Amino acid sequence: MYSSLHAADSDSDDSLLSDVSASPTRRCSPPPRPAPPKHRPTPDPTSKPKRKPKPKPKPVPCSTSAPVSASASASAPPIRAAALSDPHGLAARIAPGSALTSNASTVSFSSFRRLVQSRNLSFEPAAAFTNPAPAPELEPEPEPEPAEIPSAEPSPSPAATHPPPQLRPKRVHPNSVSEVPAAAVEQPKRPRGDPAGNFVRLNINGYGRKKSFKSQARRPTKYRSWKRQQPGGGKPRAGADEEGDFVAEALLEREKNAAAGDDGVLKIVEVAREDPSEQNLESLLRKVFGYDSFREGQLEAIQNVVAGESTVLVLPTGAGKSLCYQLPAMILPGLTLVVSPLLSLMVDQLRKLPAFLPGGLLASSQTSDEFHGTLRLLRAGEIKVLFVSPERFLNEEFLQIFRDTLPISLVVIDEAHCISEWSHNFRPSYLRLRASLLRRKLNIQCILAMTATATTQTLQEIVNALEIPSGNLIQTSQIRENLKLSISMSNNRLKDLMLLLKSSPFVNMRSIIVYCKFQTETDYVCKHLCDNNINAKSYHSGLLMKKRSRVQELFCSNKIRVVVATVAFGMGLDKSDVEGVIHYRLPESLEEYIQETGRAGRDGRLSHCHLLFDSTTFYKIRSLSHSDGIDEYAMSKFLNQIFSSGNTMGCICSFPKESTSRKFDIKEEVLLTVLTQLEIGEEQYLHLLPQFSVTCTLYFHKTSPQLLADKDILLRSILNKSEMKDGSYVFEVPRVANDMRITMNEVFDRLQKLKFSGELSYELKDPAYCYMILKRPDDLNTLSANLTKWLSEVENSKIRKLDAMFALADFAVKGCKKTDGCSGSEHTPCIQKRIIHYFSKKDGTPDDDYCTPLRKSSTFLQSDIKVFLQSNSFAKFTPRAVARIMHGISSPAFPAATWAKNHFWERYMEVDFPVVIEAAKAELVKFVGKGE
Ligand SMILES: Nc1ncnc2c1ncn2[C@@H]1O[C@H](COP(=O)(O)OP(=O)(O)OP(=O)(O)O)[C@@H](O)[C@H]1O
Repeated sequence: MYSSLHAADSDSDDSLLSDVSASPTRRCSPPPRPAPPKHRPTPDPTSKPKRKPKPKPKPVPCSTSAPVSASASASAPPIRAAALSDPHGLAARIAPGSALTSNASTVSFSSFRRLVQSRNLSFEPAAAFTNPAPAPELEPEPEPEPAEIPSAEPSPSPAATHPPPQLRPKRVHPNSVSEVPAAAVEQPKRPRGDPAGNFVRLNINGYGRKKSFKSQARRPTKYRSWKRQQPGGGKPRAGADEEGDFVAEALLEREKNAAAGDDGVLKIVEVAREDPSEQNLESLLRKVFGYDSFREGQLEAIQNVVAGESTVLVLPTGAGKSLCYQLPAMILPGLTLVVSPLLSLMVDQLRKLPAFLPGGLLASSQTSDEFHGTLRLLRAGEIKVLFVSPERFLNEEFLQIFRDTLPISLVVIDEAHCISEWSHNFRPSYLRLRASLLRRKLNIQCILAMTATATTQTLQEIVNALEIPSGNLIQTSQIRENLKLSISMSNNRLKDLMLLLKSSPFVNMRSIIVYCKFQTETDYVCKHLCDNNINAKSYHSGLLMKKRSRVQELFCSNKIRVVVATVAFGMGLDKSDVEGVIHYRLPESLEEYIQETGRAGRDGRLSHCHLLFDSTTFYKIRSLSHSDGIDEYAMSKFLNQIFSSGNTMGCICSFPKESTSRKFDIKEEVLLTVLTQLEIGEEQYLHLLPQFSVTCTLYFHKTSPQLLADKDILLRSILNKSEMKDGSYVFEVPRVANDMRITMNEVFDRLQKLKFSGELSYELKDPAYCYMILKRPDDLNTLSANLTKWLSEVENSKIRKLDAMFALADFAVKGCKKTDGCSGSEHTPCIQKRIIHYFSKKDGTPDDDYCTPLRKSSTFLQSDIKVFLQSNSFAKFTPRAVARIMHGISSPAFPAATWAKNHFWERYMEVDFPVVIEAAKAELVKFVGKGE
């Protein structure tokens, strides 16, 4: 059965089949193993100086404008994020009633609140902690590959998703040796046919709300909102009990169960707060979460956090990091703010909050009503755990909420590796999350940074950025012992995938994820599987939200056997019984490999992960790793635009994302990275503002524009600054805001009011990056050289990560001597060894035995470039642009849509990118010299 697959594997013939079947089956627990030693590497805090909070220079009023305040926009219109990530700067708009917030957080927590209040702590009855509005279809936060939004359908019985603790089969943590002596106990079969699986659907319509109100009605009046006891505290929500559409009986049942345990929980929380000893915290764990004991690292992290000590927590995928903030959030008096990189992740975390812990979420693409609804809940103390994206920290309005009235006890940075530019998932907006900023803006004392995948270098940076004492690093092995890891070389991946799925052990699995690189590939592979009678669906960010959430839902309820997905599917996916993960393409880093294989076997049972390895995919991915690089020349021109003389200090400046990206041939995300670096680098040159669409077209419907302008000073300014186009007034919002010395939000608020009164309507276009210059660089050339160097180091780090992944796979299929327990295509021991080595290495340099497979020269390269330049003499190329085309990399100025048809597209993927750049440079010099 495996012959074809193994024919391609230079090492083996029937290996996978025999190896896998030789290993313990899923019916057996993973064998006990010695507990991985917890070690606390001591990052050297001196290696990078801590950044002190920089006093922000007061913006100097400019001729046409004043420093911009950050007032709230109360009535900005709902805008679809697809068109605009946060048009009104109200990026942090939560749907208190949206699909997001509603579901997961509709919980009964009144008693818990009572306890907190009885202790004079800050908490508030959960009166109607539900979301009033039906769920809108939400777009994700800005993210590379957004994942799913859960469906807006009624939730299944919570009993189905959360069995009472005593009925729950004992779980075996992959890294635990203290639990079941695995080999001795036969594992219970994974339950089939559970309609919900472990997928708890969100509460869209506020089921359970009535129950909450009943609870509140029962509550003695002395239990006041903690918020109401504070100056400026919010009012209790009125009429929220009318907001729900239906009450799901099953969820009422869940609430009843929760309510029944109220008093017990309250007492236990109280005791744990007084004395957070192991015993007391364990009681809380048993009572609220239904687990018998803490897993490795959890107790220590929780005790640290409860004691107010900032901590870095590195635990493997599925090890239970969320518990390390959930449990403290019950004990700590103030809010727990969780920063998460993906909307799907936030949604997932939100719905997993225990019944006693009310949660909320702030995401872009939510309407003003939703946003303010959540603010109301926050101010009323009805949210204890708030999930936000890092982009929120750009929003002054958001920061203001906490500054005066809402104490934050803990900030959790989930997927903290995103802070580091040396991480595989580096996100510019995470760069801003420095301890100095959090302290200065939010008065935060305690930070919990969590990740499953961080190299020593990445950890170092997290520790530095968040100023966490090096002694407060809690780290266990990043290896999951219950995963069998196999790799085979493949010359025909589709055929080999089919063979794999039709052979043991995959043939018997009912829950498998196949990871592809590209969306089209995902659809193609999925179709092929379906054509071959395999129940599969594809999942990628190109699909509509609704479709994606449906696929996840079906998968989680075991109605789909195989999901063929891009990287968009996975992070945060906590389906416990995924039995197999197949990589149809090489992961881009070992971190990605760990994250994706980490979706399997989260119930602790033996699971299988197979990688189909082929060098063509490697070349393609390696080429794509060069998409973000910038030449110093382009950087310099871009900086000139940012600091152009027309951009007055202290005024709102902006540039449209799309056209600027095309003009400099720099990707939008990279433009943002540069801006962020200008804000948080050694010198603070600018202050980044939320993104807006800056070009506004006005259509007047009733009164004449002039008459209206006579009565309205803002309209007068708008008319002064407008151009007439096709009978409509077109103006740049920042210009008007600067002229009026108000924020852009305030401009939109006013327009919105006029729109509601029927006077006008308006259209927005040109999504733009907005900023305010605080300081002009003394030497633009040096700054440009430094930024280019930094970006190139980031690019190189990415490439090293891919090379490390390639080296691992290449070693497994070609170099492994199979002396350490590897056999056939199963390479668990050697892969684990390499992973441990990789994560403990200091500088991320490749191993000594690694040698890049890319060619360093090519006979025809120079002449081909010459022909290419001659035949495309109409276009203006840079050496990088030529090299990108030769490598098949789409860029803003030379998109694949146009250039993929070119004869030379992808032709030199196997030649090292810098070599192609150098050749292009030499040819361009000759070409220009000839005056062609
Ligand atoms: N002490 C415990 N005992 C038993 N189960 C636990 C314990 N702590 C957490 N879990 C369960 O482990 C599962 C994984 O937890 P969680 O989602 O927090 O993992 P994670 O570390 O965040 O993983 P990832 O990095 O992959 O997102 C959850 O279903 C959770 O309920």
